[in-house]
Amino acid sequence: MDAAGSPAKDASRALLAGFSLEMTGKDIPGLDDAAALLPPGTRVNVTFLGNEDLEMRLAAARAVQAHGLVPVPHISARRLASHDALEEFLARLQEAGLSEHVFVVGGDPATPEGPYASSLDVIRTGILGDYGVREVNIAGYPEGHPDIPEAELWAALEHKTAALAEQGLASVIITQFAFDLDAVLAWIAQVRQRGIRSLIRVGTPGPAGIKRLLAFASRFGIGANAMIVRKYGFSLTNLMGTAGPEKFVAELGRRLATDPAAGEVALHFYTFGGLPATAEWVRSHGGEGS
Ligand SMILES: NC(=O)C1=CN([C@@H]2O[C@H](COP(=O)(O)OP(=O)(O)OC[C@H]3O[C@@H](n4cnc5c(N)ncnc54)[C@H](O)[C@@H]3O)[C@@H](O)[C@H]2O)C=CC1
Ligand SMILES: Nc1nc(=O)c2c([nH]1)NC[C@@H]1CN(c3ccc(C(=O)N[C@@H](CCC(=O)O)C(=O)O)cc3)CN21
Repeated sequence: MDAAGSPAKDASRALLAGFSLEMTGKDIPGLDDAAALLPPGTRVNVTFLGNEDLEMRLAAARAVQAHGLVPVPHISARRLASHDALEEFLARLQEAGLSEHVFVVGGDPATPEGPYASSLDVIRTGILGDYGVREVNIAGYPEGHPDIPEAELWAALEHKTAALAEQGLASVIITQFAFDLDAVLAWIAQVRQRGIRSLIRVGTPGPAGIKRLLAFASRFGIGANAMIVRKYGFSLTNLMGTAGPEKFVAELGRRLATDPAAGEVALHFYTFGGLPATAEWVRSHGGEGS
């Protein structure tokens, strides 16, 4: 590990300022345990999984707010059964003061459950601002997506950022997690070349069991070959171990420090190993929250 005050540690520290992280609707106990470790105002995304319902999602967002943190509720376009379901969720968020920031994503179902096939469809309803939304977070894919062609992903990113700007809404890009830093940096460069200047939050797994990380990587179509994961800091022959993002974050910080064209970049932690473990990891590596 790098000594305190070393260039690597300083680069991690700079990158960790303004980090955000993610919880599932079920993870209120984990949030309660982690909250004291998180800087006030830290953004906490609340997932929109198929095995959660409206009340669970709202309860989690309220719990985030009650801890002095900022909820970023997810809205999954393909999981919305109707236009009413979208309006009901937004209205419930707004009445509880939880609607300022949202993450709008397409959703994993191969067939939409209602009228929205993509996050752009939800954005194009034009109603987000009516419910107090000020900032819309959208997804980015440094390694592509297993079911969506590359050109379609780029077109979607451009159309979404343009539509949000037209509506006077801020946009932030949160990337799918990745172990391959070169892919992440090359993708950031492409985003900027396309003239998109939004803050990019690089999706980063919190410390977690290697088996668990690999299972999630395989489920979401994320590259994890032997060379990439060795560089990241774990070995495929020791699946019982735990892997943290220390090398990934330090190296990303170092490379961004000499790359002004990358623009504004922060980190977003996927807490596969639990919210408290991620909060402790960030704290011990110098994070200051968003
Ligand atoms: N990055 C993340 O943290 C998360 C990603 N996802 C998944 O990533 C995928 C894309 O979401 P966005 O980036 O918001 O794309 P998007 O909603 O902007 O859509 C981009 C293009 O891909 C198509 N598309 C969307 N979802 C699809 C799917 N499941 N299968 C096939 N085509 C699809 C759309 O029709 C559109 O043409 C979805 O499957 C989404 O559920 C889901 C939850 C979290
Ligand atoms: N394409 C795609 N779909 C997603 O749903 C998704 C991504 N990508 N990228 C990463 C984030 C993180 N995601 C998740 C999803 C589930 C849990 C989770 O803890 N789920 C279970 C436990 C299941 C298990 O242990 O395998 C749960 O209790 O719901 C965590 C993060 C969802 N996300």
